[in-house]
Amino acid sequence: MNVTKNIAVVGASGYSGAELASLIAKHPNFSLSGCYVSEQSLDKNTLLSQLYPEHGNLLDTPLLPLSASAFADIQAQADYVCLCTDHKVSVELAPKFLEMGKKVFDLSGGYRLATSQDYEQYYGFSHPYEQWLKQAEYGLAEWNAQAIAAAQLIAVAGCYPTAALNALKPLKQAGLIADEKIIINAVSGVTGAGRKASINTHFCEVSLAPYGLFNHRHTPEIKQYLDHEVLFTPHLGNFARGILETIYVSLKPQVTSNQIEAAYQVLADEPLIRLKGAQLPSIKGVAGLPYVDIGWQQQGSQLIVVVAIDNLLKGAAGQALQCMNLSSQLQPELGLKGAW
Ligand SMILES: NC(=O)C1=CN([C@@H]2O[C@H](COP(=O)(O)OP(=O)(O)OC[C@H]3O[C@@H](n4cnc5c(N)ncnc54)[C@H](OP(=O)(O)O)[C@@H]3O)[C@@H](O)[C@H]2O)C=CC1
Ligand SMILES: CC(=O)N[C@@H](CCC(=O)OP(=O)(O)O)C(=O)O
Repeated sequence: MNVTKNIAVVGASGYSGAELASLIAKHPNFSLSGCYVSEQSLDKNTLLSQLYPEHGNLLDTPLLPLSASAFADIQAQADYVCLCTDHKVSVELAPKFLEMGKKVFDLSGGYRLATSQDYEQYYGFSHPYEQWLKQAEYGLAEWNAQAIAAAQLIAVAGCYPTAALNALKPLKQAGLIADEKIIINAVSGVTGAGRKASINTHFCEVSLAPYGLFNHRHTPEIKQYLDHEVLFTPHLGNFARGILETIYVSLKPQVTSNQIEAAYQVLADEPLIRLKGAQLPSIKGVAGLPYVDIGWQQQGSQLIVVVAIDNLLKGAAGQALQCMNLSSQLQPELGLKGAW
């Protein structure tokens, strides 16, 4: 199909924004209408290729300040707007582009949870745009493709939830999980914390440590889209990119290995999911790649599932591109699989 979509990337100097800009620049049906940063940005008017020379000339495009004239340009030129910005910034920007009639793909958590109350509890602010919150569709590509294709606002799934939900939804859907809380221990590389300097995420300071015990904002996101209680503990590890989650699931009595294998078949034909069975995934197996790798081993009623993704690809830009493909009636993996 001969589709061409022009796409504005806001927050293009950040880790997920630059990754997304490079995917769009390489995509056969998409092109970059403009790359934007804040009006005060130290990087404004710099070429994106100067910040990310690894992409070579592909990103020889200036980082434009998001000024009034930039809004006018986006209104005139863009079909889709991708927000690769902090959730507070996205919450305010999304309605502006939605009111222009644009499709908005928000990579932040600003529109993922169901109610304003959830935002008060986990994000520390009351959500000002409940009407858009209600209309947002969750951008977990393998599980919500039809709704994503039809939606104007897509809340691209969070990085840790993307891994956890792909690992757990097959088991939940097959009715194999006992009532106990599922325990999710996750480790992320440092790019997960974004490009902005901070002592806690300074590469030389990071070793391996947990954070966000009991109250990380991905706890309600996983719970909401899995419909099961979880105890989620993220850790920051001393590597650049990738997420690995080790997930402890109590199974209902008498669940067999064949039932588990059969439950995962729901994902068997998905081009960006790799089912590994007893062979356990690793960061090395997914870093820089668009896949979700899922492996598992069982002992009686205890199942341990291990899942790995690249946080910037399947956990952010890759999945955003998948959602844009779905919106454009293109193959969901176009521009992702075989790009490496
Ligand atoms: N990193 C990851 O692995 C993942 C990130 N996400 C989410 O994606 C979003 C972006 O994350 P990440 O790429 O890590 O973030 P970064 O901190 O690396 O980048 C943020 C970008 O937003 C720009 N920006 C900040 N304020 C504004 C503004 N008011 N208007 C326009 N642009 C602005 C920044 O540029 P400047 O400040 O110079 O203007 C920068 O380009 C976040 O919501 C994050 O939670 C989701 C999944 C995974
Ligand atoms: C290592 C690290 O700090 N990770 C980030 C999560 C990544 C992210 O950007 O979160 P969203 O997917 O919700 O946007 C954090 O824990 O806040």
